Amino acid sequence: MSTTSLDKSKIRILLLEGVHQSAVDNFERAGYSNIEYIKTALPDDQLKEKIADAHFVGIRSRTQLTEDVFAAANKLMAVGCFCIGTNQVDLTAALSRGIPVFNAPFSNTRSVAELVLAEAILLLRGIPEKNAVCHRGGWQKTAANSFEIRGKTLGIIGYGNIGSQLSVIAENLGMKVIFQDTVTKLPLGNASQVNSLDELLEQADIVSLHVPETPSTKYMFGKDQLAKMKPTSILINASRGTVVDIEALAQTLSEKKILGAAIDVFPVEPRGNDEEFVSPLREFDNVILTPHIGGSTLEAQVNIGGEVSEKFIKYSDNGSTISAVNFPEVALPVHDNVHRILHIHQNVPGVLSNINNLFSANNINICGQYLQTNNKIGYVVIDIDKAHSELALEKLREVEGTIRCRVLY
Ligand SMILES: NC(=O)c1ccc[n+]([C@@H]2O[C@H](COP(=O)([O-])OP(=O)(O)OC[C@H]3O[C@@H](n4cnc5c(N)ncnc54)[C@H](O)[C@@H]3O)[C@@H](O)[C@H]2O)c1
Ligand SMILES: O=C(O)[C@H](O)COP(=O)(O)O
Repeated sequence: MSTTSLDKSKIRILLLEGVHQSAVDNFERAGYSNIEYIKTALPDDQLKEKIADAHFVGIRSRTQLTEDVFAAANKLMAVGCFCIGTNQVDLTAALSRGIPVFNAPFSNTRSVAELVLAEAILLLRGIPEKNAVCHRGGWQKTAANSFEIRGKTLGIIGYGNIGSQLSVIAENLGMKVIFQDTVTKLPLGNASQVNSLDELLEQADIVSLHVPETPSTKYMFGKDQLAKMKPTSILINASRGTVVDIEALAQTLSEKKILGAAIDVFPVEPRGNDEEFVSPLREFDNVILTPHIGGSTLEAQVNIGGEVSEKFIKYSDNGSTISAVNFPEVALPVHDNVHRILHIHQNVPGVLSNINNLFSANNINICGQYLQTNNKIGYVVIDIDKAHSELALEKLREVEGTIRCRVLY
């Protein structure tokens, strides 16, 4: 194995929440052996203790990486969300410390779309209640409130990667698709965008939420929206637990104002499989409750493990930040025969000219330079002759505005 700037066995990788083994395999193949693998999320105090000497942390949707946690993460170089959502990470806190955050924006979208369709079919047939009745020894053979999904209207809220994929599959099953999104989106197939949420709720037989957790989506679906749904309609939420007001949904269900619901995500979720799941929805047979498994298929998890570990390996070995969600994106060529310096700095006037002046004053020739900035930070990557990297690193660390700086070879 070739010599590298930081011995790979010293790069500590902390993987939480049982990310797929494909990630571990990938890291090991790339020469990273210092891996701690934990199956659950950790309580805050243990998380801070573990993250204190980690260079990379891999999480899923349950682990909250707050400002406080980042403050304890002295050595952290990058974060990998082995999922789509990144709302559990304080992206600004990460950015201000020069820490890129990666995720897997596509790998589990199909799994979510399939689950939602399956739930729609089961709920429109009243299967969850009929199943519960049979399990208790009853027999409820009736066609009352039992419908085909063919010809029904699916109302999708949030027409992104999941919403649009769901739209295509639903049309193939003979459904009519309408959607609402804050952004004007190109409808796929025969789907059409409506102008408001109210318009969607008036028409939809199935309402399915596919928005990210943001300030604008927090509790966006409450008493008022539930009241506007058709009495024969159902609600599906496989987005984030804070999007739907669960108490209001429980009230609506107890008043039998909608036919049923399928909920995969909750405002508070157990940390692991040993903790009790507590929810006012447990009492309703016409609600499908699933333990946040929308993206939990083997196919999706294998792909996510590979995708996110690959992004970290590229960043660690080569400096590339392509597809980081909070960080200037730089795609870099291989750096054979040169040493590569990564310099992350506050985006204030003068940093770049200070860097270039410094190189010129010290007679250090630049073989390649790549720069990308956002409104907060700048990321400059400089390839230089091997003989000069130690001096360059020392000088660059003194440049005002430097957040972090390291060399790769
Ligand atoms: N249950 C699970 O296991 C699971 C799996 C994957 C993703 N998710 C969740 O699903 C979310 C959506 O995933 P995606 O890949 O489709 O994301 P995406 O970013 O591709 O799409 C989100 C869409 O929502 C729209 N949007 C944002 N705010 C809105 C608002 N207030 N009203 C209407 N539309 C709004 C956006 O414009 C975008 O089109 C993720 O952020 C994640 O939280 C859950
Ligand atoms: O954001 C996501 O991709 C989903 O919520 C899945 O999260 P998970 O990895 O915790 O199952």
